Amino acid sequence: MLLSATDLRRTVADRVVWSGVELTVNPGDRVAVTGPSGSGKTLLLRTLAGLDPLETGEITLAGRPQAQWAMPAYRSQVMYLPQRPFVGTGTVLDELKRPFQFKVHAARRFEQDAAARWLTALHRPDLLQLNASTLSGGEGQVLALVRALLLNPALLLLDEATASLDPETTHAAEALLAQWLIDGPERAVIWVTHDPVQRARVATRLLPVVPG
Ligand SMILES: Nc1ncnc2c1ncn2[C@@H]1O[C@H](COP(=O)(O)OP(=O)(O)OP(=O)(O)O)[C@@H](O)[C@H]1O
Repeated sequence: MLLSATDLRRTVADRVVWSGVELTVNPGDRVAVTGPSGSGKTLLLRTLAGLDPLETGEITLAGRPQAQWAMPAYRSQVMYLPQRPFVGTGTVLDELKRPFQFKVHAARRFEQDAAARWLTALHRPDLLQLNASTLSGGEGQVLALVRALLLNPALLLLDEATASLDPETTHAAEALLAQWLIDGPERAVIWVTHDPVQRARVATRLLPVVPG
């Protein structure tokens, strides 16, 4: 088992957004979190990623409770991709390299060939030399996806991470992620998408978020 979550609850301003959430993620899993707007899908992904505190229950990664992990190391394994990612102000190449300067990624090595290959797979080999601060929303999502893949997490949490992409690039991103899972059978992906057709394409299992 890659990750397990038991009896999670989240409150916001004394309102219980969700409770009793249970989840098991095994290597190779492709899970889609479903629920209407405001039901707490983003809050759930943020909790799984260790970006928001655990109110109740337990999350374990590779058999170790979240509390026993150094959080930077945990978050490098369970990586959250928001809909509007931080892109930075350097060139796209600079921004793809930047996380490798952090101590938590010291054992990882920036692979420019992989970056170029994945940008080409996403139809944007030209992106490397552009300035990240001027990227469109979709281009920013391309940067964020490639940056995340380069860091090689075990579990990728995609929060509407293709919502700003055109249909062709969306399909290319789905294919890239499918191949990424094949290349690393120990990996898994959790998607939040409002598009039921995309959900059917990318997920093998649903996790409904039920309000309250
Ligand atoms: N920092 C915050 N402070 C107060 N309320 C918040 C905060 N973050 C989220 N909420 C509230 O928690 C609820 C769940 O938000 P969340 O963003 O997780 O929903 P969602 O299911 O991802 O929605 P959508 O599908 O629209 O993206 C919403 O009612 C939202 O207003």
